[in-house]
Amino acid sequence: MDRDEVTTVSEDYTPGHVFTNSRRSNSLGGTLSRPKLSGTDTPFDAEQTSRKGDVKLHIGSDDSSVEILEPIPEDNRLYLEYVSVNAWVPSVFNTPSLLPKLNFKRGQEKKDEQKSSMRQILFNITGCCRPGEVLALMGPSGSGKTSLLSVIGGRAQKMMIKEGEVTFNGSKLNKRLKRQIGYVLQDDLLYESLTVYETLYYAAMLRLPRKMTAEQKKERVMVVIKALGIESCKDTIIGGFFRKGISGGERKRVSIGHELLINPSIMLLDEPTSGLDSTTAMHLLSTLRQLAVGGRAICTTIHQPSSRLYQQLDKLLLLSKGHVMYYGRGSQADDWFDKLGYTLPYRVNVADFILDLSSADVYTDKRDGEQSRTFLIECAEAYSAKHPLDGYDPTTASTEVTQIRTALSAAPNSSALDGVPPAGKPAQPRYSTEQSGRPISPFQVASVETGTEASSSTDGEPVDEEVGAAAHRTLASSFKRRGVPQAAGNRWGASYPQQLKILFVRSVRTRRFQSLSKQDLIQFLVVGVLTGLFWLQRAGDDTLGAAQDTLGLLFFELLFLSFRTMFVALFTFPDEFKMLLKERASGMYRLSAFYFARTASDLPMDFSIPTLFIILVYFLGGLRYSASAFFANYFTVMLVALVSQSFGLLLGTAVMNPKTAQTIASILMLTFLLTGGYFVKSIPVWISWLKYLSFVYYGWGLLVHIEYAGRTIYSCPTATDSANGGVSQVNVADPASSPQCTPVSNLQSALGLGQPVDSMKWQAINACVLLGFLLFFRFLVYVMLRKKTSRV
Ligand SMILES: Nc1ncnc2c1ncn2[C@@H]1O[C@H](COP(=O)(O)OP(=O)(O)OP(=O)(O)O)[C@@H](O)[C@H]1O
Repeated sequence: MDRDEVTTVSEDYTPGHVFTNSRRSNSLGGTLSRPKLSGTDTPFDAEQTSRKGDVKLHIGSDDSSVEILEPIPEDNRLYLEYVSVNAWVPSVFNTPSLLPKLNFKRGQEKKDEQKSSMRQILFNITGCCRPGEVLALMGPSGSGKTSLLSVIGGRAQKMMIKEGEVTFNGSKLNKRLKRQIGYVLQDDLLYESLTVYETLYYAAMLRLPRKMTAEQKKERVMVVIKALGIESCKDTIIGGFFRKGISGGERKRVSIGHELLINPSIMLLDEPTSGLDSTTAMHLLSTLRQLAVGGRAICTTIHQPSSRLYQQLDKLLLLSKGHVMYYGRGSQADDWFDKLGYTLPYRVNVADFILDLSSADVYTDKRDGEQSRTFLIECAEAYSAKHPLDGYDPTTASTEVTQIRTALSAAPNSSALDGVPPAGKPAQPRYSTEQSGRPISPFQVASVETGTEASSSTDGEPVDEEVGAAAHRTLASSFKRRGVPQAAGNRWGASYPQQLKILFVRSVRTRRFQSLSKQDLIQFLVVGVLTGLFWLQRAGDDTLGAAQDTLGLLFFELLFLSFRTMFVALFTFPDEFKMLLKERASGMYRLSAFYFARTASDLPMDFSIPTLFIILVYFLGGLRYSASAFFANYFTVMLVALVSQSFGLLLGTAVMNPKTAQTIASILMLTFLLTGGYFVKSIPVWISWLKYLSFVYYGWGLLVHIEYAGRTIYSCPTATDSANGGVSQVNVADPASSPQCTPVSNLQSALGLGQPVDSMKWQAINACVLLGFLLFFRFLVYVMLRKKTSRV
């Protein structure tokens, strides 16, 4: 028996509990108003005690006034309403085709055609979440909780077709509104190499309003860290698959903290408690409750709540295969099902029971699991048709529910099997649904004791059922009249230069384990030394044979760096794309700021160790011994590497799949390499234009110019000629002094080059084309990124 079960049993059924109404003020500017109903109503900070002799037990924290964040001002509160939400996803997996499918139909016609081949996953879902409320979306796996939350938060997948209306204070979701929403994804998207504090610090610097000072922003970070109980790991890295960091539960809390920082008016959370032990989950839910008390609307999906956790929820939307099975106060769910003939059995956690119902795992002697599920959904739909937003209210709707039950039991779908035990099922139901002799459920105890149900309130703003449907409508229309609060100040938390600076520093830190890594250093040193030794001082000779060899050295120097930077760049944006989407959806920064900062942060890393390689190759190979030649060679190689990197970024961004991008990159790079001028001297005319697309062609042209412009190269007899006794030995170090050597008059044709070596015009063209390539590719990358993130 786990702790929850112990708690449930002892709290619910131990006689002698004292039930009181408590109303405590807290430091959030609101009041924690929880009329205590019974031993079951156990907020984490409840002063619930049981005595056995001298032992006094307190369940949960004893601090009821935890300061979290300042309450949301009345005018800034948001009322969420979602009406008739339907959604479809592809029913079969379609292999991505190379050619786009042409469909000339437009608008609704196109949508209808697409829908016919898709699977509906959400069916006509309607409800609302008021400030001060915690609305839980519950249901078995695959019931559509995440999909519904993503539609509400405007983060639905591109491939999903959705219908219905989601409004906040009566207005549709827009970019400005999105910034006021805290959205916690199911998968925690965090930078693995940052510490917990750094993660929240950079987010605070980017997201919090400019009017706050840096000190205040840091303070906010610490407040959130404390509220979420992650002080002990604040300097630990987030970690990932290869490097262990904080635990899964701590990760979840950091993700929540990331959203809490902005003190959002509304929070949407996808499985915030998954992976947490029940006590931690309980604390987290209590924190969310406190946030709700401060005037926020909290909408969260929840998988398998413990009984204590369940009681922290105000409203519940129970989903079953995309259909609503129950909508109303969590504390009245058992009453609803009870009225429909599905009574909560003795000693069963209500959350478990309703999840079993929605999984079609409860059958009676009249209906099997699936029939029970269908019947309950039909009842919920019938009720919702009359009370779409109010949810179940036993004070006014008891007789209505009974009528629905009777009507639907008589309907052919549901009632045909009434009285007939389902085939293949034991006559004995899994749960007892007998009313007689059943101990009174916790919630019924509440009704008996207090004549009311659990409720919470915003600052003096009642949200419980006593306001009734009419009061709810008044409240809803008052929010709608008020409209969406206008965010004061600037659209972006940080100014543009600040965004650049913060993103640059963050980007460098996120790669703290990659940059200047030992492997990179060793790779460049080994390849540099080997290359230098293979061509040892060969370039220093002024003979034609040495010049031909040196062309190979220059080509290799160029290629090694270009290939490397390009293949690294292929991964840059695909790796960060999800994070980019998430942060852009939260309006953290401008895309251009991210783009410039991210690519600039690559430069120190990509060009520090390669410099070592160039120095080694240059001096070991004996290339032209002058400062101007060295720096010209260095900047040319770096320029080509930058072009190559931009090309890699472009491919990676366009494809967003590193594997596909690698395949395309290999083909293109091989083409560029072969047309670069070194390997194939005379390309057939009809295909020779390809070389003009090759940045290697222009880069290599420049390097050859730097090395040989104005230099006299001699054609001397080869070593083979000498061995045959045709000529005497040649002094290769000084061929000018050897009578057998003659100066080469046309180096271009002697070396089989595509460009004249001494032509300044050609060198200017090479440099300009490379710069043009660089700017063009970088611009395209930005356009591509903007396009890919345009749905944000
Ligand atoms: N892109 C997609 N392609 C095909 N089916 C999808 C897609 N996205 C969601 N679905 C389907 O939609 C249904 C609802 O999925 P959803 O993730 O919303 O469920 P869930 O209740 O959140 O589940 P869990 O609790 O396991 O996260 C599932 O049957 C799922 O397979």
